[in-house]
Amino acid sequence: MRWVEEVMTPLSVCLSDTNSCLEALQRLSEINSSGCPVVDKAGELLGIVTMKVLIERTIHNDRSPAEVSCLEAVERNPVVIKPSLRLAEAWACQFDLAVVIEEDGQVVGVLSRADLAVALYQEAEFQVKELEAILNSAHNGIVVINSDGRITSFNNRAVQLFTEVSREAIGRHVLDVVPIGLMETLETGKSEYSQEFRVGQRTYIMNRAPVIQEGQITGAVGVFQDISEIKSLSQELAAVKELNSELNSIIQSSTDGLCVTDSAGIVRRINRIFQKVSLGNAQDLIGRGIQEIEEAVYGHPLFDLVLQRKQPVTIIDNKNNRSLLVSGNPVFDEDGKLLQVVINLRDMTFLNQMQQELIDAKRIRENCQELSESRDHLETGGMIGTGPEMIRVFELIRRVAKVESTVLLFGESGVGKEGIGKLLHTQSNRAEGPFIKLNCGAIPEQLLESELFGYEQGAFTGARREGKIGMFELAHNGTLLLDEIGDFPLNLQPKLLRVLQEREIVPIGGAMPRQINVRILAATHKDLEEMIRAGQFREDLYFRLNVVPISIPPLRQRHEDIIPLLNHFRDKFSKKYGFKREFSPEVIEAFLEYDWPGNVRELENMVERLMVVSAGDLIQVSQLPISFKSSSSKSARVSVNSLMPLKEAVDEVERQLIDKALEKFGSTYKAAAALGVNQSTVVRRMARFRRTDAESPA
Ligand SMILES: Nc1ncnc2c1ncn2[C@@H]1O[C@H](COP(=O)(O)OP(=O)(O)OP(=O)(O)O)[C@@H](O)[C@H]1O
Repeated sequence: MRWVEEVMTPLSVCLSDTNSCLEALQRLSEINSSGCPVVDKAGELLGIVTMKVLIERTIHNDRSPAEVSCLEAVERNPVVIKPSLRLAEAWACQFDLAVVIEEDGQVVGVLSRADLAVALYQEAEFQVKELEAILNSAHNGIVVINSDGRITSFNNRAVQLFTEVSREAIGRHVLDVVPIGLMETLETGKSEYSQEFRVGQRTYIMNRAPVIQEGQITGAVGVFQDISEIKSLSQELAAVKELNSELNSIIQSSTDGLCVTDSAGIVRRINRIFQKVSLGNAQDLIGRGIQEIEEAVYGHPLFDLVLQRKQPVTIIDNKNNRSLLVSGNPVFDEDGKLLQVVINLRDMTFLNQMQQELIDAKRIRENCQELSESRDHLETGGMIGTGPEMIRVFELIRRVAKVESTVLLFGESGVGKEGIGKLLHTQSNRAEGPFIKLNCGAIPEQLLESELFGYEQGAFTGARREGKIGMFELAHNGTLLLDEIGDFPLNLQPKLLRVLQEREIVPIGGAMPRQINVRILAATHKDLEEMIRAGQFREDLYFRLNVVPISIPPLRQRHEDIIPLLNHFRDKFSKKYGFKREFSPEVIEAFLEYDWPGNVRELENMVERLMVVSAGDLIQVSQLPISFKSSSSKSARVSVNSLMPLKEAVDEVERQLIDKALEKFGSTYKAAAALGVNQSTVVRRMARFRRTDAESPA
């Protein structure tokens, strides 16, 4: 902005009323001005003389200009302006030549309208340049149109943003250049802000405003900005924010304590669990050094260790009845520079307790199981029986044990009569008393009487001097099992009957009966009724003994017991011999198929034998005795079950025939005779089969 004093023609001296027109003309040409103020002697402004008026007066005057006073050419009341007036204000005053006078009335210069116009033009030009510079230096694109819609301004940024538009935009219609809605602004005259629009791949935001002059819309301005980057940045920011909040939720929802530090160990993030364990709140902890927190919480310089080792470090801190598992994990950038350390803290106290409780519970369960197993064992006294037959026997024993009745146990040899008898004793009220078994068949008749009843001093020649207490007395308050009762001598049977009836005995050579409190059990594998018929056993004794008959089925009738018995004896002998052996499925199958004429005793002996003689840990079918194999085959038929080379099949048939013959006749001679070959052939073949068995893989 400029002022009058900058553009006026300054005057140090004015014309005075004494000056002639000639002098005035000279002065004007000296100061190169079109006019000059005239003052009186007191310095008061009289008016103004201009070149034009001076020339006119000179031309139309007969007198010489030197004789004509300049007062004759003075224009009175000239326009007076102040030097501090703005040019635009001066322009508003109507003058061709104005006198410039200071506040104090001193004339300081003149200003012609032409000079004023030139100055104003220069000022306008400067302002245009200034505006242009401003527009071009603006970060935003600016487009200005006139009332016709033609572009009057299109700044550099606009050119950059609309690269396809050149500078030639100026003068073109805005719709041909940038369709940014300026024509609407022209029509409505309304300003609009933050309008988004897209051109190609880019997004812009724009403010539009009308240009209004003297109430008329004379144009419109659009200022716009490319927000594509901002938009993608803000989208990225939103994604980052979302990620951040997701991360926060993850960190906060972790059941472990989590703390993230920067590479200097300053806490940047921390979750509630970590805060709880650290007894602090996030505000206090964030920004603090992890070392002091570590000192207070778990007392180990974990962060420093991670820094030293540059790898995860885990420590366990057990103190104050608390167990903390803390691990520090370094996080590196692509260049291997440490960025963060993530510290994970798990309070193991509860877990350890749980684990301990679990171990305790397991131990208790195992104990209970052991207890219940040993109770079951106790209830059957180590006797195995899972099938209905044996369960019935066990139940009967349980009931009979509570009473004093005599029990007669029937069953083939080796079925477990003695074991059952003992079980009865242990379940009875006499369990604390003695259990005595006497095998009646194994003791000669003469001895049996003294064994059973005892004898007094010197009762017979050869008797011990002090006498002998018999089994009945030895079994006092307990149980006496008379095994093999079928072999009990007929002539002693009345004496036994008496004992059963009277519950007293008279030792050999004694006179006085002695009271006995013994529960009598008897066992036999013989058919006593048949013996009674044959006169070998007394019927009355039989009835006395057979108060409660209990029959124990042979093993071949209770297949379901075979595997439990096999396992029972395997465990028993494993313990006895200190090694562990298993039976192959084929052996178990053979056991199941076998008839077990010797019952449980035979099975027990077989298991012991196989376990002792077997070289490997797995007992194979090849280790079974030949007789066992042949008799265990379901059908006694000689057969070959699968396709095999003829020679092998012939060998197999030969082997089966020899086995069968040996089993049937018991000697190689008889077998050879039955098979129609020499005995030496049978022996040779047997030797060959044994070799083959030994060579075949176990
Ligand atoms: N059910 C069973 N559970 C475990 N072992 C058994 C069972 N039955 C029999 N035994 C065992 O088999 C062997 C023979 O049993 P036990 O002597 O009781 O038979 P037994 O019928 O009395 O024979 P015997 O008539 O020849 O006297 C013993 O070692 C015994 O422990």
